Amino acid sequence: MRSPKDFFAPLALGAPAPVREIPVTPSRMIHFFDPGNEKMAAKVPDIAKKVDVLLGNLEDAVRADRKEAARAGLVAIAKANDFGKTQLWTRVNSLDSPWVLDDLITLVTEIGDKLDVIMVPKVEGAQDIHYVDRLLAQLEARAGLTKPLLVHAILETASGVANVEEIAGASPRMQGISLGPADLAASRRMKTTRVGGGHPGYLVRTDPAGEDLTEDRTTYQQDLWHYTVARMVDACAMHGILPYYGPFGDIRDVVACEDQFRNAFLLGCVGAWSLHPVQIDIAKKVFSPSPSDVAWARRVIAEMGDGTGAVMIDGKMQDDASVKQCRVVAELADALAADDPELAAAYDAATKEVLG
Ligand SMILES: CC(C)(COP(=O)(O)OP(=O)(O)OC[C@H]1O[C@@H](n2cnc3c(N)ncnc32)[C@H](O)[C@@H]1OP(=O)(O)O)[C@@H](O)C(=O)NCCC(=O)NCCSC(=O)C[C@H](O)C(=O)O
Ligand SMILES: [Mg+2]
Repeated sequence: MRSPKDFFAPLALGAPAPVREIPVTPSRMIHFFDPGNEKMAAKVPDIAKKVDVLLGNLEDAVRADRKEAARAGLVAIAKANDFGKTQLWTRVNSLDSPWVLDDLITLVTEIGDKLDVIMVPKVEGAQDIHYVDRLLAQLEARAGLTKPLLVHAILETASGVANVEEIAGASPRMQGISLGPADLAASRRMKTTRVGGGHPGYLVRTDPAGEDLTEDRTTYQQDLWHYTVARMVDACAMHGILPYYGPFGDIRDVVACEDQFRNAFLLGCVGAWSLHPVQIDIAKKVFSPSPSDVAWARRVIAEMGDGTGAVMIDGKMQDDASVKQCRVVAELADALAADDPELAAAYDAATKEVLG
């Protein structure tokens, strides 16, 4: 563990100084594509216009015999395109795999100036981040990079969850953490075979009305991921980094996907992964606050003046704490609206209705 005094010192001579604040730019959807898949790669320039983050995936979902093609494809795509404000991320192979060293060496050397964030899968503890941190510093120094690459960890092992707080604070490069529900389920020996989402067997049942325990009783499906997402959000908030829900594998079930994304949004996540083009608009809708919520937040802020004391608005008590909640929503809305005239107009129209 680095001492607090040298936490922000570069880890190699000539490496760029680590950032002091994680840049908070929109990242409602991290769109996964396989850079070695020609059909998908051909769609990337168009998809880049619709997403906040494009992620060239080199790990799971890329066949072992296509790993080199995926890596080379990402280098070619990054060199041939300027994605403007859309961030370019990659997910490298896991640290125990035969591919990760070449992934990091090639990507940092060839396109380190084009990449924003490196997603590291199956992180077990701070030691994994420390390894990547030092290696990135050496590679950045050798490549003459002036902007440090950021690191994003996937929370998808039982030991990763147990160590999530130390992972979140392991390096100034830490940008955020995503839930990886499929690997996490396997690591924990959970008995769901779904990639994220709920399970009809995970439920609570209402009490019987009388003595008959066999009568029909209402059941409520519960969220398998609630504990992990909430714990991840706390770890991220504590260290000033960003939490994300990960994949929702049932591509056809756009309704349940929206529900899962919204649960994560309400608990504090800033985005989720889109695995297929159909999930891009779902993430955009869910992770942008609704115009009515934004209008309400702006109204509370306006009526609370200097933000202290207590007032009643439409029968609801507002005070110093609730104005802070409203600022979270209003500041997110302002940040998203700055780059999206349609969203800005929707927020302003709803605000005009309540504030006049
Ligand atoms: C899930 C898919 C395999 C589905 O692909 P496909 O069967 O081709 O779907 P469609 O026929 O509906 O596709 C229509 C067209 O759109 C293109 N396409 C599909 N997906 C993408 C994409 N992500 N980006 C760009 N373009 C896409 C198809 O090529 C079709 O094109 P055309 O024929 O020209 O019309 C596929 O969507 C896919 O592979 N998605 C990514 C999967 C992935 O990245 N998985 C890894 C992340 S999840 C994970 O790793 C688990 C996690 O770590 C954990 O542990 O929880
Ligand atoms: Mg995984």
